[in-house]
Amino acid sequence: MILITESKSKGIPYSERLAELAVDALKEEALLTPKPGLVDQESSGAHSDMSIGLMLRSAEALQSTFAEMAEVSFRHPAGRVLREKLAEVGRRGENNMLLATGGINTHKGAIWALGLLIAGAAIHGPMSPIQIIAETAGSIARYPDRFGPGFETNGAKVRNRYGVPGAAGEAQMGFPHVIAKALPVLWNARRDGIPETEARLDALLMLIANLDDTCILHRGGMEGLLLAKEGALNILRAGGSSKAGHDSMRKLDREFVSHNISPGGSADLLAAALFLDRLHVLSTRFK
Ligand SMILES: CC(C)(COP(=O)(O)OP(=O)(O)OC[C@H]1O[C@@H](n2cnc3c(N)ncnc32)[C@H](O[C@H]2O[C@H](COP(=O)(O)OP(=O)(O)OP(=O)(O)O)[C@@H](O)[C@H]2O)[C@@H]1O)[C@@H](O)C(=O)NCCC(=O)NCCS
Ligand SMILES: Nc1ncnc2[nH]cnc12
Repeated sequence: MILITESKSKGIPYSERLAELAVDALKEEALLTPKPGLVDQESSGAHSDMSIGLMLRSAEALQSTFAEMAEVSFRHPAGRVLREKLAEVGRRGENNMLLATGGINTHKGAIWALGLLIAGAAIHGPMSPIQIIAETAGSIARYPDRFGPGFETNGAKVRNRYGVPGAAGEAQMGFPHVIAKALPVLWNARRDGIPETEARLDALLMLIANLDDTCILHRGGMEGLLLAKEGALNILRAGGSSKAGHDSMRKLDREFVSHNISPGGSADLLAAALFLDRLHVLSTRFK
């Protein structure tokens, strides 16, 4: 068992620590306000069946799933067996989520992305560069899942219709939107003295402006996706959420809600970016 030395968590198994960081990332994403089309502390965005309380409960229900994902990754190399073991734990995690939320899909994409990144982090151990973690996560995602769902998911429907990579493709490519879009915006904003909330909102806008989010495509088609990308890009071009202000974010939220747009995939990838950011900060602090 690997133990980490950070004082707050002295003696906590690394699997539990990784799970805690992933749950924290999910909670921080949910609490970040104001987000367009998504559940936050002010509204439920384009989701009539969700609330901030539900999102936080869903995140907490995933602690044991994430810890188990890390545990199996200590025991298996990045390969087909691990891919299938993670999928098995992931499906049980999806059931835990649905039990905690009364059947509402709050975090399916996040279980997928964070699960793979936890696996990469567990395999490489503390202090590993996050780029290597994301690459290993991608290599695991590229193994086929023999026991995949026997039905056509929302993501599969729009992937087939629009030819976009979706959540699976994003992972298989090593999370390019997290590594090359969200994290650089987050880090540059911090370097420029932009407050943390706005730095994170800008990272989210960067994701929305670039990602082919199957959650948006399934709800609003290509028209909805283009509208979402343009809206996010306009705020970034105006200097980001700190310059354009929270009212411009709230205006975008109203526009998203009126078109039933929810950037759920971008929200998941923001949580993935926050998770990797924490690992990065911890690894540089102890070097
Ligand atoms: C491989 C899987 C990810 C399955 O993916 P698939 O492509 O088949 O699609 P979905 O089942 O639809 O789920 C994918 C979710 O991923 C998020 N997402 C969307 N686009 C992207 C993207 N480009 N990059 C990354 N992530 C993306 C998104 O999740 C968020 O939205 C969810 C709500 O979406 P939806 O269900 O469409 O909800 P509504 O619009 O509200 O639907 P209705 O109410 O109208 O029905 C929310 O949960 C966010 O998380 C996509 O939804 C993978 O899940 C899989 O194979 N799992 C099986 C087990 C496994 O391997 N587990 C993990 C092991 S590590
Ligand atoms: N904050 C959020 N609102 C709606 N769907 C989400 N999926 C992941 N995070 C979300």
